[in-house]
Amino acid sequence: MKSDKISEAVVRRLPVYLRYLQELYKREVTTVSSQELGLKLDLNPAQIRKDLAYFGDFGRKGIGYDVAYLIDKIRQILKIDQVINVALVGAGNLGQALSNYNRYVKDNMKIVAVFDSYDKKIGTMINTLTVQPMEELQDTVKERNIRIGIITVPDFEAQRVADCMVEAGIEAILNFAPIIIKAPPHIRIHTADFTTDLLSLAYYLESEEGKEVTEDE
Ligand SMILES: NC(=O)c1ccc[n+]([C@@H]2O[C@H](COP(=O)([O-])OP(=O)(O)OC[C@H]3O[C@@H](n4cnc5c(N)ncnc54)[C@H](O)[C@@H]3O)[C@@H](O)[C@H]2O)c1
Repeated sequence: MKSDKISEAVVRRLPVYLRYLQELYKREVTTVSSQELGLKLDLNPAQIRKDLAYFGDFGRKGIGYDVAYLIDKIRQILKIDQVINVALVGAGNLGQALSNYNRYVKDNMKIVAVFDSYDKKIGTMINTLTVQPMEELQDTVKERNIRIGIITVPDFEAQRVADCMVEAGIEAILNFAPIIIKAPPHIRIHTADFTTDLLSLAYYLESEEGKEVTEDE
């Protein structure tokens, strides 16, 4: 690998490559070209070659990339060749849906603990996980070597939860609450926001005036 510092754009594209490569692997496809990857993922093949060449010479001219090898390499680069335990805080609508989904396991990432502050939620089960009180966060993070935290609490509680996560030793946070979380610089924070995606999508809708009205309307 040329450097430990990879641009964020590349880091964000790698999981996209990985997902498609895993699909190919399942279909027993053994090689893939950058053209095919580009077509399928709506990316420029030259960009893909550049992204992947950054980590070494994986492709072979005229043959393309070895799917299984590339999967292994990307998993290594993303550090998901090892198991990474995840904790989720906020066992509400979204938290339960994410915990139930928990298919990240095939990528070696798994929600292994769920926490909530509401006493009626504590002790209830989500799939195989028992919702734990916040007081147990610190010890559980240490005992289970949890490195990533997911926040699915209301916005006004999110910063407090993030602080608890940082104090417990969590290294990276995926925040679903619609606020900007502050944390020390060594803590990586990604914010997932489907509502802003939805809002910006509205811009692309045809305006009501421009829409053709049919006879029955
Ligand atoms: N990013 C997205 O795409 C997206 C989509 C939907 C919801 N959200 C956000 O996700 C969050 C959760 O939404 P929801 O609909 O699941 O809410 P919810 O009210 O159903 O669940 C929130 C849960 O957090 C718990 N909680 C509150 N304060 C806590 C604290 N200090 N410590 C631990 N647990 C605490 C509550 O007891 C509850 O179980 C909200 O901030 C919402 O805006 C984001």
